[in-house]
Amino acid sequence: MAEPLLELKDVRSGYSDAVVLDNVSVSVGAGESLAVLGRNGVGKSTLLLTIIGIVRTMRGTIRFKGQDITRLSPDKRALLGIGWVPQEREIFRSLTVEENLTVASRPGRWNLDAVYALFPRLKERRGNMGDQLSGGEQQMLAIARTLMTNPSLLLLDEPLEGLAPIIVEELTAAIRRMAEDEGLTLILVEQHADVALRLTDRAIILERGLVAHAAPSAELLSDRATLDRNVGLKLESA
Ligand SMILES: Nc1ncnc2c1ncn2[C@@H]1O[C@H](COP(=O)(O)OP(=O)(O)OP(=O)(O)O)[C@@H](O)[C@H]1O
Repeated sequence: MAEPLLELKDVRSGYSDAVVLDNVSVSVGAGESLAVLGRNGVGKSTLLLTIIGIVRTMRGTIRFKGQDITRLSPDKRALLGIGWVPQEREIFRSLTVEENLTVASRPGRWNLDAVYALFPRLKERRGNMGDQLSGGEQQMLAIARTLMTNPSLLLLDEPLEGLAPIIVEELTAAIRRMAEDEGLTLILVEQHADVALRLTDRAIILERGLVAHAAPSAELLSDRATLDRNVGLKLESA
């Protein structure tokens, strides 16, 4: 079997002396999408921060494209093809939309035309400054800017959080196009379990720093007992 694109083996990570994740083993194959679910504060963002290298791995290994990246800096991991869209979005507020998109772009499938086709709203706002955008537009810009670096793996941290329903729909459609039509490999951290499970191939549920459950997303979507046990997962009515 081909080696997965990303593989975490028995990873322990956290902040200073506080261990947040322990014994976490996860792999993601090229073209796969993985949802990371779990209650508030369980370590979902920490998992993404560990993969991009901002949070230190204390034990275990992380391999990406066959290479051990456990000790590589976040910059080096980004250059290897890991794209991270932080929960805080962190767009450049004093640059225009188009400047935000081109400032760190790298050649590949995702160029201005391609991201504007995915997010037509950004094309309309191409001359607007970052601080003139709504929260939803900022989220689109944060995703589009990372796509412009042409990553092999995209890490999305709660991209739908706090957004109006109409924007959630637009973003959900865009994420679906990235995953299903473009075959982009992605890891989606999301509080809205139903939405995340409909967008992805596989899912893990984190609990007390461990992977408590792993299943195909379609299977977990109909497994209300397991989802209900994870109190705090946001569920629409079944
Ligand atoms: N910079 C930090 N320093 C110390 N502890 C932190 C830091 N960031 C997060 N933590 C702690 O790590 C644990 C996991 O946090 P994390 O943000 O990864 O959880 P989460 O599952 O993403 O939660 P949420 O859904 O609320 O974003 C929490 O107990 C949190 O308080």
